Formats: sequence, C-alpha cells, structure tokens
Amino acid sequence: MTLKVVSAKLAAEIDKELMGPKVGFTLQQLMELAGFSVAQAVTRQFPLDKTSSEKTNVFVIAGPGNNGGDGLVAARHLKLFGYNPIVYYPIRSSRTEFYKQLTNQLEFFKIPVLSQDNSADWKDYLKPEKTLCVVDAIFGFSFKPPLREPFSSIVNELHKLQETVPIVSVDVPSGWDVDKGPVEDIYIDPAVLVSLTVPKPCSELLKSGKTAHYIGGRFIPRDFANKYGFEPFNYEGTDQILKL
Ligand SMILES: NC(=O)C1=CN([C@@H]2O[C@H](COP(=O)(O)OP(=O)(O)OC[C@H]3O[C@@H](n4cnc5c(N)ncnc54)[C@H](O)[C@@H]3O)[C@@H](O)[C@H]2O)[C@@H](O)CC1
Ligand SMILES: [K+]
Repeated sequence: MTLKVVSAKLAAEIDKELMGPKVGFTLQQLMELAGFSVAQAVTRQFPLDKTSSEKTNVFVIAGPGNNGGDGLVAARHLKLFGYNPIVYYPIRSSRTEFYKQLTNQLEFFKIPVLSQDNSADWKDYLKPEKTLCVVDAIFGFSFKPPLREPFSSIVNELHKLQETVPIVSVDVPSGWDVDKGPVEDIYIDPAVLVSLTVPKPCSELLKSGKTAHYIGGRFIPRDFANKYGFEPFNYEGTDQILKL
C-alpha cells in the first residue's frame, strides 16, 4: 500500500537516516532546502505584485527546535525575495553553533530578531495592516502536547489573529498532535500548510478548500521514498514546492 502520510515516528526515522552515516546529509543542507521551500510557498501564495507596497511584512515565529530553524532560513530567503521579514525567536536553540550562525545571518540581512526579553511586546511588531502572513515555525514533527509557555500564549494570540492575518504553518500546525491533529480547544487553523518531505497524518484534518497545502523539502530520491512506503511528488521543473 502507498502511504499518503507518515507518522511522527516514521518522519523521525526518515530524518535520522538522511542525516546518518550512510546517506550523510547535514542538518544545514536539509534545513536550507526546507526553509527555501517555505519561502517559495509564501511567494506563490502571497505574490508581491498582488499586494500593496505597505503590506510586505512576513512575521516569522521560530520555535526552539529544527522547525524553528526552517523559519530562520525562510526569513532570510524572503528578504532576498523582496519581503520584509520580522522574526520572533523567544527561546533560542542552544543545540549547536549553527543556530547562532543562522541568527547572525539574519542580522547581516538587517532582519529584526525579537527575543522574549525584548522590552517591547512582540505583538506590537505584528501589525495586521502591514503583515501579509505569519509563518508558524514553532513546532514540527517532534512536538508532544500539551503546549508549554511561552508557546501556549503565542498560540492563543495567533488563534485570535488568524481571521485577520493568514498563517503559514511549517510542516505541522504548531500545537497539533502530529498524528491526531488539534488536541486543545484553541488551536491554529492555518491558511497554508507547507509539509516537508511527506505530509504528516494531522494534515488530513485540514479543511480542504480553506487551507492551501504545499509539499516542500525536495531532497530525496524515488527509491528512498518507496522504501518508506510513499511515492515522491511530481515537482515541476526546478520548483521546490508543489501545491497538493
Ligand atoms: N527530514 C525533514 O523533513 C527535515 C525536517 N526539518 C524540520 O525539523 C522539524 C523537526 O525538528 P525537531 O525534531 O527539532 O523538533 P521540533 O522543531 O518539532 O520541536 C522540538 C522542540 O520542541 C520542544 N517541545 C516539544 N514539545 C513541546 C511542548 N509541548 N511544549 C514546549 N516545547 C516543546 C522540544 O523540547 C524541542 O526543543 C520538522 O518538522 C521540520 O520542520 C528540517 O529542518 C530538516 C529536514
Ligand atoms: K509549525
């Protein structure tokens, strides 16, 4: 049987094998492609030529793990694509020097990176009249409910805002159980989901017609996908994303 989605457990196994000694990808390589595809999905869904020049902000919220890293990379590409990204990175990863390098790169691109201890409130930077979308790069396939602070408050705020500013979720809508979907009464209902490598089971609960679903993270060969039970996606040309 061909799988249309892979569970949180299988996604972690795929990740491990890709970055294991035999295949030998580095996290940096995969994250660059993942973040690049998120940025490309934003350009496809919210093209600059269809928006006013006052509304070019993209507010990226980055979580403490690799999903957050995808958001940091996406912000850099979005700046190159002509958008005006603002990053809120409340709990910075201390996993590796690499994360420090990613934030240095944002500084190099003059992209504001807000911290939890900023004197100003992050919400003051998220101005609906100027913001095209929010990129939700808080949690991906390693999230285990329930949400803890400060992320439960952030998700509450996004829930209030989502009718006004569309949310682009990276890999998984943050706060959703990866396999089961929303587990709290208050949850993110994304306008766009960018699944990476292969969709996760919770994506099947998206309201079709309401959420634009893209696949991104174009970095595996056919036989590798088949080994894990799914077919690779028919990306067009040099595209890094495909609308499902
Ligand atoms: N193979 C792939 O497809 C790739 C995936 N990448 C990204 O990596 C993500 C997975 O990254 P990670 O494994 O680092 O995990 P996540 O980024 O999903 O989350 C892990 C972090 O969240 C924290 N956390 C978990 N549950 C929490 C809770 N209830 N409340 C508060 N904090 C909580 C953990 O302590 C950890 O710091 C994917 O979803 C994808 O976005 C890419 O960066 C690289 C390639
Ligand atoms: K996410």
